[in-house]
Amino acid sequence: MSKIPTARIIVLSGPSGSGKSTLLKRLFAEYPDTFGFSVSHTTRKPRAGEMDGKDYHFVTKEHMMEEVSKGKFIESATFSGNMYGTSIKAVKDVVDAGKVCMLDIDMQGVQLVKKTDLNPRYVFIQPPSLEILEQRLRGRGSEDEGSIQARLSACKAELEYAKQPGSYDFTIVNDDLNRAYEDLKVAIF
Ligand SMILES: Nc1ncnc2c1ncn2[C@@H]1O[C@H](COP(=O)(O)OP(=O)(O)OP(=O)(O)O)[C@@H](O)[C@H]1O
Repeated sequence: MSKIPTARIIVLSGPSGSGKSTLLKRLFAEYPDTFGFSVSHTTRKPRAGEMDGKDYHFVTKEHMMEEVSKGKFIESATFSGNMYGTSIKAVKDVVDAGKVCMLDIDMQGVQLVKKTDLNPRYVFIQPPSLEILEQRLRGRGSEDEGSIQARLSACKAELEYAKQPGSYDFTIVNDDLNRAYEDLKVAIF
């Protein structure tokens, strides 16, 4: 069944391990044609088979730094010497193509989006508790000890921010996955 979301841009945020990817996977499986992701910019060289404008917008460091300084990016970061980021235009392009743009970003990203004219719906995915979050991060098996501790400590700041009035339009506690998924659909549609 096709359904039209009530917002054109949806920001999904929440601590690492709270279940954003798990919920998004379900949503895309159920509604394969509704949502799109923005194409990020990067200053790294394209790998074999990667297409400019599809996998990434491949740009020079000079160009990207200039665009970032002009406020044209929602978020940007440097990983192993290369810049990566999401431009405001890349998000608008998804909407212009008739899709709902889904942004999976952290708390800093949320604060930056609020400074733009994108006017998305903000949804926070909250873990049931720090203990359960820790269990899930360990269960995922993707992180070493240092990375787990860093994520747990970042989670505290994320929870504090989410408690502030006006930070998010919806908060979904991801305890039971099926219920959380139903709540997500209520938040979006
Ligand atoms: N409701 C749930 N009950 C039990 N396990 C869950 C639930 N939701 C997610 N998980 C599990 O918790 C782990 C973390 O979930 P997921 O990878 O979706 O988090 P994330 O928010 O996308 O994290 P990151 O920001 O690091 O990408 C995964 O192993 C996932 O299978």
